[in-house]
Amino acid sequence: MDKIKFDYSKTAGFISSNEVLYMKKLAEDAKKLLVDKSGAGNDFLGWIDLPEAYDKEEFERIKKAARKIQKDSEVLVVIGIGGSYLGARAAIEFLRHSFYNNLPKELRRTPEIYYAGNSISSTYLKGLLDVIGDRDFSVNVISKSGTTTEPAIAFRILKKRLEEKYGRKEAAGRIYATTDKARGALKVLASEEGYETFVVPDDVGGRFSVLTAVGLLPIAVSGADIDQLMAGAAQGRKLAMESEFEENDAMQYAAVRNILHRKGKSVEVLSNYEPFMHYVGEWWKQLYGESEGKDQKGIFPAAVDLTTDLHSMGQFIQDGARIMFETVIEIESSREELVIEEEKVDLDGLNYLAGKNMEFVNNCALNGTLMAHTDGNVPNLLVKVPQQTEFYLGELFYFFEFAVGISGYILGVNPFDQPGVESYKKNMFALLGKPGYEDAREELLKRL
Ligand SMILES: O=P(O)(O)OC[C@H]1O[C@](O)(CO)[C@@H](O)[C@@H]1O
Repeated sequence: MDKIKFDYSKTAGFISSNEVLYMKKLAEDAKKLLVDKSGAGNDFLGWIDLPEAYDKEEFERIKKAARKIQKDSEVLVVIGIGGSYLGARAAIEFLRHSFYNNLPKELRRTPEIYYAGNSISSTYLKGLLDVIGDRDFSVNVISKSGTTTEPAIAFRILKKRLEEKYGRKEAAGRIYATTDKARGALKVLASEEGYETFVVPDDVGGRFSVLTAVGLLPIAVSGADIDQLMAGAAQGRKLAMESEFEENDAMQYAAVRNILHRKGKSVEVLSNYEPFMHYVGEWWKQLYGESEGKDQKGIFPAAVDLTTDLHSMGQFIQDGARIMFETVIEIESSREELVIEEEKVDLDGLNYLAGKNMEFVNNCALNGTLMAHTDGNVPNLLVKVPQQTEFYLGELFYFFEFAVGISGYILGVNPFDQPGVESYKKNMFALLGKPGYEDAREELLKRL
């Protein structure tokens, strides 16, 4: 079996082998903290063993629920935000058809899947209700805390629509709640109404939860193979846990990005050359942003879709402030092939590509850009993904999770908390007039 590979050979002009040797020691120390569970945030390390030690009974229940939803629903609405949203969407967009929701039913055979509760836009939610129309639908509401405002509002509205359409009892059979096993408003409501529930384990934070029911139920509904996803993650875990630094791609990635950070690179741009990777970039941004951006420290994670963004952000990456390095994700072999054909009259001047497939062109764009950006003083790192499959996506998820644990410890932060996200919530609650926030409200109103 092939594997995810990290390649930093193109950074030769930016970092030396001595620096890697020095950082190797720090990466090894960080790995020890992670694996011994003796570092900051060690009560949130359940994700480390998940690919092997997941709840097998729940896993079967997830598959059963997915089959029921596939049978009785034309639409599934997945309600959640942040880590309770991005992993599922990243996986479904990576694994399924690029136009999944628009495919004719007989080609897709699984429900259309839409997302809600990831903004507070009434325009978006009203639009979604229009799309559902009077078709049969189910809802998977996902919230670890059970109290996050965005998904709670969306759930209230969609629950009402379900209850109007099916009555309270049948509606309850179409609601699947993924939440804490014992606490929180959603858990209480689910117990009262009799919803089927799935668990976000206590020791797995939202952004590390894609391989729990949080990601697995929507991914299974889409028809993707969750056994293969877990098998790939298990390969990622074995390689990350057992290999020495020289063979350990996740450790090397963590080490190299910290070397570059210490040389003044404060932004990491994750680049992809496939539209199906867009939400993997969004998932990665939360994973790295929430894990490392604290205590006035961290590398700012940004993501671009190429070649699309070469025609917008490309100028800045090539030529703007030299504050960044780039991590390019390369899919080594494309799932689909389209050959460029010869035309009698070569008006667009493309006949020199006749007989070549688009993957070849995309690959030349990737390599050409990589060298141009390197020449423009942007160090380029490569993460190579063998194929667009469940197995390698599972491995990629684990690779990035393990690397951020090590990287955060090298940086000297707790990679497993997110104290900063509370500030906007406090202000919003005060402005909304939530009971208990009266003093803060007075202060804020003066400043408006
Ligand atoms: O699953 P919950 O508790 O609704 O939280 C969703 C997201 O909100 C955050 O807590 C940030 O507000 C993220 O860390 C998390 O992924």
